[in-house]
Amino acid sequence: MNPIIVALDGPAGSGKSSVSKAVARRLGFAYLDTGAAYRALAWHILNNAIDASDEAAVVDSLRTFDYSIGTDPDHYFVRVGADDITDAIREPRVTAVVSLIARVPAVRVHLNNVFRSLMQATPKPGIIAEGRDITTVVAPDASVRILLTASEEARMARRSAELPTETQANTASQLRARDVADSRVSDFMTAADGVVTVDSTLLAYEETIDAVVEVITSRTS
Ligand SMILES: Nc1ncnc2c1ncn2[C@@H]1O[C@H](COP(=O)(O)OP(=O)(O)OP(=O)(O)O)[C@@H](O)[C@H]1O
Ligand SMILES: Nc1ccn([C@@H]2O[C@H](COP(=O)(O)O)[C@@H](O)[C@H]2O)c(=O)n1
Repeated sequence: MNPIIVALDGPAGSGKSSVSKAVARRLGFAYLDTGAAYRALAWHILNNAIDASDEAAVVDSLRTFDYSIGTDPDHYFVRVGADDITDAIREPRVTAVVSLIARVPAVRVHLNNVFRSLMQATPKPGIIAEGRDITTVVAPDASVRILLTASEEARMARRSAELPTETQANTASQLRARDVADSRVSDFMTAADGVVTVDSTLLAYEETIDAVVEVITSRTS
């Protein structure tokens, strides 16, 4: 049987990864972090001293990009070849260049095919895939499509709490700059037709999980 596909998009720091992972655990679903693939490619490019602003070189780097990801929410990992880069892809040097490579159309086409294969291959009854263009480009026919939002202020406060060694101003300007760059490629600030918005600005973390689970169960049972 085809798995239930749940597509979830949103801006940086809206809670996409943490909420999707927790929702997948609750429902016995798989979890696909699509941003991890863009981050892994950015890591691969840095690791091979390729200029991230050189589009042709970035596209060429896909030939040697041996990517794998764990979609079990309890066994999450990100690898390129034999290198486990689960933590390395969160480093600021990777975050700083990821939007540059994510704007390259051939990269998006390549990774979207990877995402669709991973979604179809899940051994679980469903998979929740999160990113920026899952509801609109990667899986516009998903059974459930959700836009997870939060005010810029709330997102910045949450991200700052995760990065206590960075100044709040730095964290805020990086988050804002990434949203500006990414929104030139995909519209993840407004819900497309048929996409349900969950605004977590005034919700506690567990309440956000409950709200997303409720949207999914009400549309799939
Ligand atoms: N009500 C809430 N809803 C969602 N996340 C919350 C909430 N309150 C706090 N958080 C925290 O916000 C932080 C940001 O979440 P997360 O990293 O999942 O966001 P993201 O959208 O995947 O970000 P990015 O796109 O930058 O990777 C996490 O530490 C999460 O626990
Ligand atoms: N569907 C997606 C997912 C991600 N990106 C790009 O990857 C970056 C990292 O994503 P995170 O979710 O881990 O923050 C993001 O800033 C985008 O540049 C994308 O383009 N499409």
